[in-house]
Amino acid sequence: MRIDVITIFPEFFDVLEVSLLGKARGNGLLDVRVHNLRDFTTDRHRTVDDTPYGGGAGMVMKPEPWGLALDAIAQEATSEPTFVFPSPAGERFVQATAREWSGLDHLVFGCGRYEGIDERVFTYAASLGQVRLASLGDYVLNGGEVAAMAMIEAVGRLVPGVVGNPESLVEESHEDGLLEYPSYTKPSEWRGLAVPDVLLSGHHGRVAEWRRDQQVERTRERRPDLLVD
Ligand SMILES: OB(O)c1ccc2cc[nH]c2c1
Repeated sequence: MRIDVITIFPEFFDVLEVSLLGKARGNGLLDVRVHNLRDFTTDRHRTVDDTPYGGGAGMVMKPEPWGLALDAIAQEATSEPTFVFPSPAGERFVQATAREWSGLDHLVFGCGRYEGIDERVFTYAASLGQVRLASLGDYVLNGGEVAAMAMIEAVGRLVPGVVGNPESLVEESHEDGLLEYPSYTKPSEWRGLAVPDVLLSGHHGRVAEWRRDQQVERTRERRPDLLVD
């Protein structure tokens, strides 16, 4: 999978050089390229924003640099990209979204700042590929970078080969519509707190039943919204 990121803070994504995603980049499973939007400006001040038409507080990101950046990526793309713009006005990004996107060949994340990106950029991007505006949740960040990083990690880890043991991706929160069961490791007692006996029983059927019950109980308690049809 190829992932491009367009941002005015390219250094923000240096962290993608380390850990699991860094290893996946090293072995060619992920091809991550970060682009500085200011490199697509044409003025000496490398301006990316301007005042909003219709008035209002703050600044809006100019369409011109975005158009040149999207063109540069689209021109060298080997398959139709999906353009993802993190946005508080976007669809909810959930595990199913991550699973869907992990099957794509080319994702391009466009990270907005200020009050957002000129709307015409999304229209233009739709002439180059699929466009998705996506939000992590019902809160507002200062820009798209944090959301893009989270989405890149959630998607990248599902790309076959990135996570060593694919089994570990199965029993995770949200994979089966429920929150994951509690996990324990040695010692069996720690500061007066014991591991549930069933987990020490060696009875795999009972362990599986207990874990499922825990998933349903936790989901009912913490995320009842996941239980409605
Ligand atoms: O909360 B967010 O996901 C988000 C995304 C993009 C921009 C651009 C300016 N504020 C933003 C917030």
